[in-house]
Amino acid sequence: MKLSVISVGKLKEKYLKQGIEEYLKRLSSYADVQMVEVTDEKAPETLSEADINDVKRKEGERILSHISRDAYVITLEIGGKLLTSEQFAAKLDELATYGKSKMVFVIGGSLGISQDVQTRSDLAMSFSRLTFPHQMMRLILLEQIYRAFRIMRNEPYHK
Ligand SMILES: C[S@@+](CC[C@H](N)C(=O)[O-])C[C@H]1O[C@@H](n2cnc3c(N)ncnc32)[C@H](O)[C@@H]1O
Repeated sequence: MKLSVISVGKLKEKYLKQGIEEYLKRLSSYADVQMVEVTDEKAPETLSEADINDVKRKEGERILSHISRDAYVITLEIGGKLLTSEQFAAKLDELATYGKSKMVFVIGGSLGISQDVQTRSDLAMSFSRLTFPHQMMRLILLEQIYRAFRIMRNEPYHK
């Protein structure tokens, strides 16, 4: 299975880098996982609604340039669909079974995901109604993908 995780901005925190490396290592036995970073736009504290949409649109164009036509796109959105880890594992299994071997996960920038990216999304998935930092979401997502593979293979890990 070919998975890519598209996120916005360069990962800065060392503790997140280490966690991500660990889960990429664990995932390497199950899937080919590619991490893609697109350049972020400057987002000062005081932005108008129009400025916010402009930032998201520009970041969104960069995200879309990395998504092929045949990819199944899962956007991470706070207001998206809430799944259990078992349901998420079943979803990945179903996609693999029906030949959707190219999956793209999209994590928005600090202001979120553009309308155009939302339109391209096949599934908007929420990890709860809480807001997590976009850089931390990379680690949380990789851990859940790893958990999903362990569940799919009936291997110990998930409790
Ligand atoms: C800081 S959040 C953006 C907050 C922005 N106000 C919004 O509503 O999207 C950055 C990104 O992290 C991801 N994210 C944060 N919390 C999430 C959650 N609970 N579920 C799914 N994705 C989340 C989303 O991809 C989001 O675009």
